[in-house]
Amino acid sequence: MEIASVIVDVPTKQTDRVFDYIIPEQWGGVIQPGMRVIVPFGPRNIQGFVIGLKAESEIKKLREILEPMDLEPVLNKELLELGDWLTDHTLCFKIFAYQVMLPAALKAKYEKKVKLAADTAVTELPLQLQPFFEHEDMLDWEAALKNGIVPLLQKEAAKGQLEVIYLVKERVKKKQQKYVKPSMTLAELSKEIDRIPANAEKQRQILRFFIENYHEIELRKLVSEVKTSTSTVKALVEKKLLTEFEMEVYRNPFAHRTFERTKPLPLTDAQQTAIAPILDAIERNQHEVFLLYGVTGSGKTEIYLQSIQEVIEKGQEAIVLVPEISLTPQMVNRFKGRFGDLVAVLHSGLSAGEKYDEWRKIQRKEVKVAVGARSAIFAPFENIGIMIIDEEHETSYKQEEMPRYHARDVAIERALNYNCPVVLGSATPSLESFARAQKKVYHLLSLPNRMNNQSLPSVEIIDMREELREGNRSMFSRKLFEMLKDRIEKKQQSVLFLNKRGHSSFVMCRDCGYVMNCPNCDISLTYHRVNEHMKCHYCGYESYVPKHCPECNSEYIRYFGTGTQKVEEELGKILPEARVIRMDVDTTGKKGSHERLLTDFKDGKADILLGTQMIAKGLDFPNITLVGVLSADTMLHLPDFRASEKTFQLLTQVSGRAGRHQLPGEVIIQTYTPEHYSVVLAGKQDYDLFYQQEMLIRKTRQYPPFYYLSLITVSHEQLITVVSEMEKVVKHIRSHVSSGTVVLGPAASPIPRINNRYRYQCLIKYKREPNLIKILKTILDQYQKDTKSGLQVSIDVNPFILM
Ligand SMILES: Nc1ncnc2c1ncn2[C@@H]1O[C@H](COP(=O)(O)OP(=O)(O)OP(=O)(O)O)[C@@H](O)[C@H]1O
Ligand SMILES: [Zn+2]
Ligand SMILES: [Zn+2]
Repeated sequence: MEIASVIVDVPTKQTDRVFDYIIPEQWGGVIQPGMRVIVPFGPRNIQGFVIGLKAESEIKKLREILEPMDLEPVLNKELLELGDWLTDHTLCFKIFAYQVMLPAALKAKYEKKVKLAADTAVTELPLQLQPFFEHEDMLDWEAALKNGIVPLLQKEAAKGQLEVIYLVKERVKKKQQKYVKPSMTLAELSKEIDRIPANAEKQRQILRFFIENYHEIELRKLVSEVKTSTSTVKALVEKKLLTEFEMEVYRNPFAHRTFERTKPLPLTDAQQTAIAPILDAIERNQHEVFLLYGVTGSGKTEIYLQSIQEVIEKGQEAIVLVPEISLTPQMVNRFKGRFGDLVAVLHSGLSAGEKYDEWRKIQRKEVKVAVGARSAIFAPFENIGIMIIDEEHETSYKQEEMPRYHARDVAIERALNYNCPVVLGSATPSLESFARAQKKVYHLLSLPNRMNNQSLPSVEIIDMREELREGNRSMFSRKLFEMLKDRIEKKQQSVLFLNKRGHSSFVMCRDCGYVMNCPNCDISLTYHRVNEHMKCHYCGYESYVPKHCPECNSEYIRYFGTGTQKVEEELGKILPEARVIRMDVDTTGKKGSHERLLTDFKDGKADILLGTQMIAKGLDFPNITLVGVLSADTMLHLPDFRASEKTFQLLTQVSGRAGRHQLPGEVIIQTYTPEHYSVVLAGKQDYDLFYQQEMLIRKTRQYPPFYYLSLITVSHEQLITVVSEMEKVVKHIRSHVSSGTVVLGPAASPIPRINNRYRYQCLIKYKREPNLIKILKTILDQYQKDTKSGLQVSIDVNPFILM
């Protein structure tokens, strides 16, 4: 008897284990590990993943698998094992670990069909199957199950004659195109042509076309090539000389675009030196993590491209991650331009159907390179030769829901399995990565200069307190205003950057820049409008908003924040002649609008590009000579120990957009805290000094990379319950961890109530705590099993958002 071990799609503690099912005889040999199946579970029928097969089970009374959901495994062996690793390292349910690896179309209920492959004729199928595909090249999955032909279909799928497709209802219309092909052999066709009446010259021409080009052709194309009409073609179809049929084409989101093919550029000496160890690791199948630390515009992308080239020539595959926000057409073009159809692109702008198509290309090894945001790290390649993470410092590489994984860790784990290098690239590496490079855990590669030794833009820091003192209440300093005007006259372009994160959540004195900080934690207090309170979300410290600034006694102390729309309005008042393109969540909501706005800007249809985070990265336009940062402070005061690091990174990134080509660039950074080291050093574009300063602070404050963090959040509808349970949890942890470990809390979470549930948290800081995962698991087990209490516990090992 064959038994399948199944992980069922019921995300609870009790069901987070393997369940055994008998494989009924009819599915013997069909069901394989990595396939999804339908199994009976209690009174219901549900989905599950087969993770293994065996001959015996300890359980006596087993139920049977009802039916398979796939013709081929959707998860290969490596990914199944990676699922175990994910579960152990992020403390998630197994089912989440597998689901995160698959495109959305495979998760929801979409119409499933078995389809004849594009280059396969019905007659190539076994006789038994032919009737099912005679009238339509697609067969409902339900019908396949009912007719008992799944094993047969599976064999053909393995040969590439059939495939499973998902039709996503409503959202994506399947793309069908009309094709025509000859209904007879070439010889027969040549005979038939003589029987066409002399007055039907057009019909003869079409047949002649097919005699010369004996293959199928899209109807539209035929009509234009032979200069005929569809009705003439139809006449031949009616005479049964030609066959008309419909074919589904891949929903290709890039179909309307042509990519100018690029050739590898001759590398500069610096690039040569940097790429050599990577090529060497590829050559020798050696796992190694490289940190490619290169200033903005230093030619990192060219190094990625040429490393991938090497991998492809070796017959291997590459995964490239870029942050969602910089997954712009410009970035995609660089990969498509070099490797053309060998590239699959995965990002959130695609519809579920498009994403599935891209994923299928990877699974079927039709492409060699997967470029995408975070989840592309699970691309189902099986012969990976390199993994590249661009802008490795970006916090969006960490997923903030189960499984709470970091793409960097997953990349390294997969790369170990494939013995291949990982390249982490950044102009402003995360402190964690740079520290590892200093310790020689990662191999550091540096590109200290821009291409052709162009200078980095010159940066000027403007003290906005001074502006206020001198009577300028506008959000534009006089200097920035002058420079914007100057660029418009010179017909050069400017980028205005408004940092939106942390919007109006902190209190600042507009006279002296003083910000209320927690006396215990060195992070800013968060402002709560409801009760005019400020609070520390690490330790729970609270304070009223002062009426006067404790530093300078000014009464201009208040919460802080502005929106892009307001900036646009003000621009309209002070610089009515400026043509402005605004880019934020409101103007880029529609599909393709992001691209259109950027193209307009590139084509010189505007003088100023005004935007949020989404314009900080990737832009490489020659005519940008001025970058203005409206307020550098907003992010500095987030309740987050990484606030300085994020500020430095962002300011450096934005500044890097100016003067990348011939014209030199200038940057204006407006701030209320001009003396803050992350502003000063971003102005000097001195990462190395920033790193040293920030490391000192992290060390004394016991934060990463000196300490690891884990965050426990408990929520419940009753505040009393949350507090008392959290106290128990904290007590339990304190009694089990070693003496060097710091346990902070309980404290209310930065978002203290979500959906009427109160939230409390506890932050654990530790250097070495080999048993911590076990301790945390015990806590999870205890609370997740007890579903009646209504208490929810979540644990984030290595959190990036401490909310
Ligand atoms: N070897 C080379 N020869 C000539 N031009 C090059 C070479 N390498 C890169 N470039 C060009 O230099 C410019 C900057 O390079 P690239 O965009 O790769 O830098 P980057 O380090 O990835 O920048 P950023 O981190 O700011 O996005 C690009 O226009 C690129 O085409
Ligand atoms: Zn003040
Ligand atoms: Zn505090």
